[in-house]
Amino acid sequence: MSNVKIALTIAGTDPTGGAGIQADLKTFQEREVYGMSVLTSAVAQNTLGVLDIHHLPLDFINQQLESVFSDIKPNAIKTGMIATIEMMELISHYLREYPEIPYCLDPVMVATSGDVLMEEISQTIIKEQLVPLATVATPNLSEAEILVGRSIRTIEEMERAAIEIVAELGAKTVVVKGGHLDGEAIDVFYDGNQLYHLSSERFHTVHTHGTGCTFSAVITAELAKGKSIFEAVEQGKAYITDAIKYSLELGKGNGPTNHWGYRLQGLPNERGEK
Ligand SMILES: Nc1ncnc2c1ncn2[C@@H]1O[C@H](COP(=O)(O)OP(=O)(O)OP(=O)(O)O)[C@@H](O)[C@H]1O
Ligand SMILES: Cc1ncc(CO)c(N)n1
Repeated sequence: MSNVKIALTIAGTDPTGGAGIQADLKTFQEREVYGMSVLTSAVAQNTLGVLDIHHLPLDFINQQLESVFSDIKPNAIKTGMIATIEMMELISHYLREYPEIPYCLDPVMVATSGDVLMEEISQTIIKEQLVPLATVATPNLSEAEILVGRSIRTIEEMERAAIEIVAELGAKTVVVKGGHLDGEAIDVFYDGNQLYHLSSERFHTVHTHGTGCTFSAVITAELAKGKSIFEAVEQGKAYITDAIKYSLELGKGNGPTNHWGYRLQGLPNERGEK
């Protein structure tokens, strides 16, 4: 038996490679875990926005999940774009069957471009079906707002939302990401006991497509290696900071991050920042 650690992503696609399954697999590779993927929706999108979406038939998603679980059991699972209630029910069935596998829930609802990636009715179902199964949930500000049902504008409101997502909605831990606030990029982590701030300088760049996918993929990879949730989240923050700092300046809109950015530490980036 191989000793290699394995991560599974269940998500949608980005043909331009910055977000979704493509970002997850690149990140798994960089974190030196073996990456597997189950596709939920094929999305025609780029750095400017979403052109079209095709949901895969439910029984085909099931066949993909069967293919994976009947052969190679992952050490950690992440979910990204899950557009419909039926998909959520199917996937939660597998997650409940393997409660020992750490699960990172990235509750993807809207793309960086503002395009909607989840049916509105699914937003309530994700709360009931998936949040209670999450080892760590990673909502951004607007996803956290939908989960708790009120607006979040300050760090204190992020903290209150984090506590509620754990204490009332049933996630084991949560990171409420502050990528869309002003000032320092501060994420709030709540482990059920204590609140922590994960902070970094904010880079003034439009190239933030897929930051959330990449961040949660790192967390999943680290959980697959047996790291603690706190270590996994800290690593996620360090990795995404370098991925944004060394972003590749690709595309006509919000370009992708640099999945090997952490290897460039100490070098000036394309904007001449050290
Ligand atoms: N301009 C920035 N400079 C530094 N860190 C940032 C910046 N934008 C986002 N981040 C960090 O990136 C991570 C992802 O946060 P963000 O809120 O952007 O997620 P998201 O909205 O789910 O991403 P996306 O939908 O683009 O995939 C967080 O750790 C956040 O603090
Ligand atoms: C498939 C997919 N998942 C997640 C996001 C959010 O960045 C995106 N743009 N596309």
